[in-house]
Amino acid sequence: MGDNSILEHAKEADIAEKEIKYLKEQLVLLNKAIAEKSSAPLESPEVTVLNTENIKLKHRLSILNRAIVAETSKPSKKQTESAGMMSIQDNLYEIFQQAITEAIIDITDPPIVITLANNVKFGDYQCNSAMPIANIYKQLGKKVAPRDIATKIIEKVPTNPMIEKLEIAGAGFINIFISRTYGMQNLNTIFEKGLQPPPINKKLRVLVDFSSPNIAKEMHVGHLRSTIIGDSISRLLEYFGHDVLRINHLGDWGTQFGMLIAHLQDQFPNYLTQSPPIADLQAFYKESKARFDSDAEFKKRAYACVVKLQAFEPDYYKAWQLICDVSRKEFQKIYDRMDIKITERGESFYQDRMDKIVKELEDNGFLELDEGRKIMWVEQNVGIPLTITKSDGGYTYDTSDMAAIKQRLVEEKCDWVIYVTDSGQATHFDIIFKCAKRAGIVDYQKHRLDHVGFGVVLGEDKKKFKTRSGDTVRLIELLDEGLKRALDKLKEKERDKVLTEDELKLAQESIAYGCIKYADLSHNRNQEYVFSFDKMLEDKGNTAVYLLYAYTRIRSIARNANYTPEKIVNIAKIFSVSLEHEKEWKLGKVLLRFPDVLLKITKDLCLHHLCEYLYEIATTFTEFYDSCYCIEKDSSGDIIKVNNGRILLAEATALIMHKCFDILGLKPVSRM
Ligand SMILES: NC(=[NH2+])NCCC[C@H](N)C(=O)O
Repeated sequence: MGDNSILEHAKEADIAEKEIKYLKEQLVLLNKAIAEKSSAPLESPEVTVLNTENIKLKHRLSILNRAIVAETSKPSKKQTESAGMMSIQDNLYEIFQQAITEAIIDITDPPIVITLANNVKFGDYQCNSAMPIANIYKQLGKKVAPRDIATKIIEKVPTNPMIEKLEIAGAGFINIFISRTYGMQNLNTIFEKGLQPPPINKKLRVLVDFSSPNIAKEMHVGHLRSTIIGDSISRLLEYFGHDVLRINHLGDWGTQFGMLIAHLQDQFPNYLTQSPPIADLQAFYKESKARFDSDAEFKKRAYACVVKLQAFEPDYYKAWQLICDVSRKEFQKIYDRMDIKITERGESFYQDRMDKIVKELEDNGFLELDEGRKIMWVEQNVGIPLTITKSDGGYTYDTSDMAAIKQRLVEEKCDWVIYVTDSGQATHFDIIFKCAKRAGIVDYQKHRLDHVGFGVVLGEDKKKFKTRSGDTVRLIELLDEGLKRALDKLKEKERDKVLTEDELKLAQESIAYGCIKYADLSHNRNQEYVFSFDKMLEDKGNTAVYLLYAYTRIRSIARNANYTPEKIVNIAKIFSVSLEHEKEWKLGKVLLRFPDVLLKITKDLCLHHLCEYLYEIATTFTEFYDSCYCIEKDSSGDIIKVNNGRILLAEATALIMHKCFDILGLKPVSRM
């Protein structure tokens, strides 16, 4: 179906609508006539006929309208053609939506419930709409058995290559069995077209605001979480083909720069000609803060410095740049090590935009004076207002976020903005989004805004993550420890005796950074999580180490059969993925869920679904591999037979796992 059918549906809908309008007018006229002739019966046969006709047409119209929505939200034909694996859940949803709308004509918008079956006995997927529909009937005073509803629905499901058979079970569940032939064709597309993402309706411009540490203060584990989660969300959306802007909203502007600059002038008087050798910016920050808190004269000077900086006076601007550079280099070390790409666009970027937004909000009457401050309410005296300017006229975190949201949606024309920070900032973003809506900056018809929050990182003692001496853990030191522990682990397994030096180094980095990222991503981000190297380096359970090993093992199967990547490509032209054996089919069905898992994550932006999926792939693969030979050898160890269909199934597994690792920012190695 393409544009033509949309046009046809639209035309039909148009006609139906006109007819309804005509009939309604007729009804009004008739009713009037009836009212006038009070002797006439309340509803003439003519009215009854028209009424029934009207109900039918209304129903027809709702079906047509739905068909239009389905057509327009479907990816265009071109996109579908280029696509690889199809989303089973989405397809089932569409098929059943159509069937249910046709079967249940007296309820508008009947519920469409498609879930994954949790037991093979009940098929692969289930349609559980019959029970809630029966409930709706009950509320309307009609008693209909769910099983009868299920039967009616099934009658309307057309034959479809994806569906092997349908069964009604229990109270009225519809068990859906997926066809193996369909599964095979779907998995084979991986070899024909590469592993493609599910098609998108429209390429979106998405801005992901993540990492965002503050200059001169330490980048802490909270920022590390934001960095890991934000990078992974960006990778996912990039894979889908969206246009992703990865933005580092550095805290590089604000009153703290006054004291830093004043302190710099004292410590390094010739900073303008000689780059100041600040080795430890955090210590420098602490010193200046101590002076600021104890020395009134210094404090006054610090304030004067802020004013000059915000007026972009060259010497002050230069001092600010020097200070930022020191932090920037530190942050970059972390990003490089963890392979994070991000564009710096700190709070300072919005300075003149802040002037503008304050004026705009003021002119439109959104601001209110409150003890010298200018505040903005979402709703008068409800909740907390934003502080748009302080009593000294200075700007705040709220001001920069209002300027930033406008820049992003209006200037940058983003369709979707995602903010990744700790959950403690949820209220801040809630108010920013609502005030932006109030100010007409956000239009939810075209914009999507998400605050992706996350819980705090705890130490193994379940207290806030700190060093033994109670200091904040330095991220570079944390990464170093990860490297050391990863190497210990490899040596413990005597891998240093088998791998070349280069291979060992690659494996070490893959494990170290992989386990730190994976431990974070595999936990539901909304909850706090305990940082433990011991746990993350375990080689059992849902850990990076287990999965990276599982992956290399799968990769080694084709290698052991002496199949080169080129040979696999050629094999795939002749053979299909094998899905005969019960365990092959079980694995196949897990692999087929790949598009659905990704689509789900684009909705709730929770990456632990992907980690759970990876783990399920790895364990299901083990089940398959334990009962199905891929290569048969004779007693002397010579290969006598290679099962090509199974090699392809293993290869498809490896390709999907690799893509999951990519999205999570992990770098699997072929040997470790
Ligand atoms: N647009 C934003 N407010 N982004 C998040 C900034 C995070 C802030 N710098 C912090 O360390 O908490």
